[in-house]
Amino acid sequence: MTFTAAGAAAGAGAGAAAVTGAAGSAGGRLPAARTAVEAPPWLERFRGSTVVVKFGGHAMVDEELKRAFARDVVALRCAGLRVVVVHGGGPQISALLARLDLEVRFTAGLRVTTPEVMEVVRMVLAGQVQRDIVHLVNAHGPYAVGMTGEDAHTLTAVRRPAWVDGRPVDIGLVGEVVRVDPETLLALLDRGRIPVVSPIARGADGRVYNINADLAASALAVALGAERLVMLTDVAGLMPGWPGDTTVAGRLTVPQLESLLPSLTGGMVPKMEGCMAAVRGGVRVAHVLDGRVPHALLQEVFAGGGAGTTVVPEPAADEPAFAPAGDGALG
Ligand SMILES: Nc1ncnc2c1ncn2[C@@H]1O[C@H](COP(=O)(O)OP(=O)(O)O)[C@@H](O)[C@H]1O
Ligand SMILES: CC(=O)N[C@@H](CCC(=O)OP(=O)(O)O)C(=O)O
Repeated sequence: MTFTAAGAAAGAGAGAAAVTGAAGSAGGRLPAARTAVEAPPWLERFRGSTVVVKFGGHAMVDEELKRAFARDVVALRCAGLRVVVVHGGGPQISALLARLDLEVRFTAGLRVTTPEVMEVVRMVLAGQVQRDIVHLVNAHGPYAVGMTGEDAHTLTAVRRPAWVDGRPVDIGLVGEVVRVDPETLLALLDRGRIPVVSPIARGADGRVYNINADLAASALAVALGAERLVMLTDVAGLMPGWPGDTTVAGRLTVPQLESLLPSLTGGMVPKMEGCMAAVRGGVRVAHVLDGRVPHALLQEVFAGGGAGTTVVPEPAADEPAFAPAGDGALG
């Protein structure tokens, strides 16, 4: 394998140019970058492993960070990983709803989605946020292909309530993913593409459903047999004592996370439920990282930086209730 290590990791033009130059050969498949440096052995171990990266709307705070995200995703791809991006866009949807004088309301971290709100959700996610990410990734070569979960029946959902104090509350056209058909994503990955998926699903009843992006990413990670799920957000990780105590839980096992879940609120509810479901479904590790930190994604995947919150399946002996961040996570 050859890898434009410096160019791709730094997102500089050299790596991108090499990959672009090699594209368009036999069968339209994107070959490995032909250049320069032999990949070091430590990099070889990542080749062929699947990572689902959830890019939260709150992590899309400025243009430079979005560009850095796109470069990181391309760097992973150039190192031989199979990368699927699932994007959010909650703040962007809320901004347009407010401009249109439509109500912005969340229950247990999920948007109350009337048919009018659903139109805006679809417009913003598939028409704006997804397009922006595809555009930024494709500045480096013909990698990104945008789609929604509706496409080719990739995600099928049923209507779900929000749960408040143990009781179901109707929140409109919000879905729970009940089936994933990964065929289209697998075909794109086999061709060296980077699918960029909007969290919208076709309902089993034929309607269109709004899916929380964390939960969509989790369902896709399980169906793809991903090794990792990485969620990029706007905080340093899960803070069990939030908002009073901002100590981040560094490493959590599934049972530890399960016991914390009832105390969580807001956007952390679907995020941590998504991490838990992914790890339970066979994903080796799920991370919640601060997407505002440049290259947090690369750092975690390649170096196991120990930033943010890492969720793993089994308790180790002498596991504390939760380990503070920065004490070394999984590699
Ligand atoms: N226990 C907690 N630890 C950290 N952040 C929390 C916690 N509870 C709620 N939050 C809030 O969750 C937000 C991240 O979730 P969300 O708004 O859904 O972001 P994203 O758009 O990245 O999915 C943080 O900005 C923070 O305000
Ligand atoms: C049902 C539900 O809440 N859907 C989310 C979908 C977008 C999303 O999840 O965006 P973030 O990841 O940026 O929060 C919403 O309408 O905001």
